[in-house]
Amino acid sequence: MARSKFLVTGGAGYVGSHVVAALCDAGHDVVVFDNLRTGHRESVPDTVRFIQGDLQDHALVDKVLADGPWDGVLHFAALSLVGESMQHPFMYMQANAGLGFALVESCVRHGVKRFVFSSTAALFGMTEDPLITEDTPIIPGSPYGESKHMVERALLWADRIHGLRSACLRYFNAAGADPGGRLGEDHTPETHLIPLVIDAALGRRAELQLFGDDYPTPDGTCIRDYIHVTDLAQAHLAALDVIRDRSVVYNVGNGHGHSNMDVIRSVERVTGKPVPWRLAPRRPGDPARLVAGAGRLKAETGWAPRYADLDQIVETAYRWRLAHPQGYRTRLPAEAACI
Ligand SMILES: O=c1ccn([C@@H]2O[C@H](COP(=O)(O)OP(=O)(O)O[C@H]3O[C@H](CO)[C@H](O)[C@H](O)[C@H]3O)[C@@H](O)[C@H]2O)c(=O)[nH]1
Repeated sequence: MARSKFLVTGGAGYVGSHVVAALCDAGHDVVVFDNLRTGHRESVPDTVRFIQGDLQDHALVDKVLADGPWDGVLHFAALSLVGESMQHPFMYMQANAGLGFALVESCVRHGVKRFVFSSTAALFGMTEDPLITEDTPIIPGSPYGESKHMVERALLWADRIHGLRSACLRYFNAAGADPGGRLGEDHTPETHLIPLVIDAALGRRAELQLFGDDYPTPDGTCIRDYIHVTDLAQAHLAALDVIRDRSVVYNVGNGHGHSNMDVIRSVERVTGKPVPWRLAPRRPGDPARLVAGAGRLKAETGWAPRYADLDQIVETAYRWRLAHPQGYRTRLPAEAACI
């Protein structure tokens, strides 16, 4: 890909920051737009222009998009917790769908040609399909999944009517950390399984609460498809190439399911420490099994995961948490350069 200029919303977040690193590593110019509500200024390299802003500030979004031309916009800024969306459905509709529509519309107005959207496996909710492909019926099991699906639909019409090409990448479970140690996963509060299990192994929390053991799976715990965040980032670069002339929708995962108990055992292997855990009630909105059929992404773009093994994924997450006991706060915060 020739040197290009990309705007990344939510580029200081977990997935967004790994994509920013991949774009920079590939030699592109990147501008990050992030409100820092959940993102970390420290995760954005100093060489990248950083704009602290909120998508609710439509005038600022317009001003930034007017400062093009942009070779593409990658949109990560969103609320992303299934459980929280079950408590605050309209907050999710507004933040993800409402502000997503406004951003897409603004991109159309400013002549943006390519748009990559951070979508989710939560579109699928409960399904009988052992591997979830792009043809699996969409039945969101939560307002979070619904809000992401609404933006996918808006993008379809933005292409048909205005020619905005897009890639909707439906992530399965992003996990792990930059193998070079530059970036990692730092949420407050942390709700994701792998960092929580690692913290339980390290004694940084008393125990892991295991949400349910009566799901219709071989060991009764939920099954997920963990995809290394660096592999996920590379999928964005691959998708950007393909959407020069058409829009695409891809499921992004490894195609292997691991139960919550498998994750506990993997962390025990990698850390060499026992994981204290206690059974807790099911978490509302959790589907029993989500495993990707990512054949279309592989066939159409040549993308292939490099860190597909669960222990490898856990190991990169473990190394980052060992080196950053307080997450990004472990390092000195950098000064934010706002416009
Ligand atoms: O303390 C915990 C935390 C999680 N879990 C379980 O671990 C599994 C994975 O949970 P995560 O919260 O790590 O991930 P989710 O599958 O809920 O969600 C992830 O995948 C979703 C798509 O399904 C969305 O994209 C979402 O943003 C992303 O975090 C689930 O069965 C969950 O119940 C526990 O047992 N205990």
